[in-house]
Amino acid sequence: MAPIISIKSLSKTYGNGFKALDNVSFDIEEGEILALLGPNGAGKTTLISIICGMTNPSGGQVTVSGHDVVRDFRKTRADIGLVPQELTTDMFETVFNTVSFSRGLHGKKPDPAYIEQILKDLSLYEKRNNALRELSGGMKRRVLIAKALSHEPRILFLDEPTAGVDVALRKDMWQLVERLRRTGVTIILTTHYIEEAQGIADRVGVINRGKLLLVEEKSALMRKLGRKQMTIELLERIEAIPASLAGFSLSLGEGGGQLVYDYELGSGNGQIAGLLQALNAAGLRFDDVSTRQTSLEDIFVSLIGEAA
Ligand SMILES: Nc1ncnc2c1ncn2[C@@H]1O[C@H](COP(=O)(O)OP(=O)(O)OP(=O)(O)O)[C@@H](O)[C@H]1O
Repeated sequence: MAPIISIKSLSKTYGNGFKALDNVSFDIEEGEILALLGPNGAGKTTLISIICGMTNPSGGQVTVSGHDVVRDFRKTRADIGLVPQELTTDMFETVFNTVSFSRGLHGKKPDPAYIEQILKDLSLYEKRNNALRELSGGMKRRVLIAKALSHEPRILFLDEPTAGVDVALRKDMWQLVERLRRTGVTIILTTHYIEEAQGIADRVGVINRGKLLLVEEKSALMRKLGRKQMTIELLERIEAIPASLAGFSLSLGEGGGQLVYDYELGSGNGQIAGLLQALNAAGLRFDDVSTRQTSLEDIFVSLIGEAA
């Protein structure tokens, strides 16, 4: 199937000469959830702005459903819902009218029943006749999402949707994303809460200093770069790792009170059983063993560190 979004050799140099994107290429498949990760200033918002037709690229091309985002702006924009980081709307307008108006802006016929359904989905229905200025910060965030969904887009961009919102709203947000995924909407999100991306994304893209470091299936990425670590609490401290254990990737921790064993995910029980036997044979006694798996966050931090 042709990708819903295709990004080819995309570059952006701002008027002041700053290169925010440098030769970025990748495709986004219909119906997937892609998490775009990157430190502050990496170029994520710039990339989203170009795809949404709000910023012109300096080089390269982006197509949405085969249409060029610059030449066929109206067509491509109609397919896209964008949830920006901040609300910039008339604060005296009501929730219902604001969301209905957004739908009209995209040239769609009014559909009050659809708008009511979105407001119900986002727990905003009770507030539909309130002016925006009467809403809490979290509710304003929900209005942003309702606006972005008002014209039934096939693609939804969520730029930092959960920054500064409470736990309940974050949960609601991810439930909504799940529901939208089931209806076939393609979702691209940026977030600094990497554990959330780990939970929800099908693929992960990492951007740093305008360059795409990788874009990969989350599970493949975890398999490839994810590692496990087993910590063995020794009953007696040791000064050095016995020579008989040289075949295992071990290091000493806690001043010789711990042995830390690094191993690859999926390397099986055989290795661990072997290590425990070797510990016995070496006369090392232990009273506890714990394991820890590298998270997407660990992988992200090491990728960004390497690229620095
Ligand atoms: N209009 C502009 N003119 C000049 N430089 C800009 C402009 N907009 C963004 N930049 C610069 O481009 C770089 C990328 O910014 P961008 O907003 O795309 O980053 P980001 O990855 O979305 O960051 P954050 O996570 O902080 O939102 C930054 O260094 C920023 O200062």
